[in-house]
Amino acid sequence: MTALPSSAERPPLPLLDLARLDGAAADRALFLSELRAAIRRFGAFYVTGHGVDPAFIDSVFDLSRGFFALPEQDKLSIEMVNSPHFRGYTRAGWERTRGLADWREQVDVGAERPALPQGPDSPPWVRLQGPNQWPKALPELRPAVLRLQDQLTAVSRRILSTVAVALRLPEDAFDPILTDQPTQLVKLIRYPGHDAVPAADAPADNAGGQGVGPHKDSGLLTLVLQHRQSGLQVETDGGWADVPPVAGTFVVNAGELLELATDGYFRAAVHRVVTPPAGVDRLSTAFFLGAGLDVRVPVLPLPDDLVAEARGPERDPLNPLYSSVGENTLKSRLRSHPDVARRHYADLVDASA
Ligand SMILES: O=C(O)CCC(=O)C(=O)O
Ligand SMILES: [Fe+2]
Repeated sequence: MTALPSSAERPPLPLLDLARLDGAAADRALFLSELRAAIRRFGAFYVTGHGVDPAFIDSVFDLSRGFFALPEQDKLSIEMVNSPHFRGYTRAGWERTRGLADWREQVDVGAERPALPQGPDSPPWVRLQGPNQWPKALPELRPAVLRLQDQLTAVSRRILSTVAVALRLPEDAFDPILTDQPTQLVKLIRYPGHDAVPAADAPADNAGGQGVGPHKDSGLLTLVLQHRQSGLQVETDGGWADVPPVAGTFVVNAGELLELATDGYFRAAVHRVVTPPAGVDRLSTAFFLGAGLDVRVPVLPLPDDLVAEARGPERDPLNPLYSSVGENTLKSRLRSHPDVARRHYADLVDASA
C-alpha cells in the first residue's frame, strides 16, 4: 500500500492499486488485508489500476463543463422536478443535506430502464426506475455518460467481489444483492466558488461553505472522480481529512448497504464537500452502485473473528438505515430533493408529516 503522507495537503487515506490482484499470490494476499483495513478504518480509499482510460474521463469532464456552461433555460429543460425517477438537472441551492441547502449544481443519470408498472399495492420505490432526461443542446452527453456508467459499474462490481474475498467470503457473495439490475447512478457535479451569487429565488439557508453537507451514500459503493480542485473530506477519528484529487485515481466510499451487509464490521464513510474559494469552481463526477431495488439486504455470514469485531450498523435517529434497498434508496432521494418529493411523492411526504 502506498500510504500517502499525512499533512494538510495529503490525507491519511490509503491508495490501493487493483493491478496487484493480478500479481504474485503473496502480494495479492497483502492487498486483500490492506483493502479490508482501509475500509474498516476509513470507509474510503483511493484506487488506481482501475483500467478506465484517462482521456475518456477528461472528455466526460469537458462535456460536464460544457453542460454547466449552457444557458439556464437549456439546463432547466431537464430539471429534476419533472422526473418522478429523480433524473435530470438540479440548480445550486435546491438540494438539501442535513436540512441545509447544498451549494452545487448537478445532473443525475441512472440506468436507462423503462418505468415500472404501478398498481395500488406497488411499493413507492417502484417510481425510482424510469428513463433519464437528456439535454437537446448537448447530444454528445448521452453516449458518453452511459458509456461511463457501464465502465464504472464494471469497476465497482470488481471492487465488490474483491471486498467479498477480503472478508473471506466467496467472490460472488454480493451477486444476490446486486441482482442483474442494480441501482446505478452517475452524477455530474459542479461546485461554484464562494463568490458565486445565488439566484434571487434560491433557498437562503446555505450555511456558507456547504458544497454538500456531511452524509453517507445510500448504496454499496461509490466512486468519486475528481477534476482538479480539492474540497472532498472524509470524517476520521482524527476529524475531517482532506481528500484532494490524485491523478489517475478514484476515491471509493463504502455506502450504507455495505454497512448493513457486514453488520457494521464496515461503516459507511461520512463525507462532505466544502465550497471552493472565490474565483474557482470544482467539478466532480460520482458513480453510485446500489443494489436490486426489490432486495432486502441480508447480513452476510462473515467468519467468526470478523463477526466478533462487528459493531452493528450505526443507529442515527436522523438517518435510519433500511435493509429494504428500495426504501433505503428512496429515503435518501426524498430527503435530498424536497421539490421532487412534493411533486411526485406527495402521498409519502404527507403521510410522514
Ligand atoms: O463531489 C464529490 O467529491 C463527492 C460528492 C458526494 O459525496 C455525493 O454526491 O454523494
Ligand atoms: Fe456522497
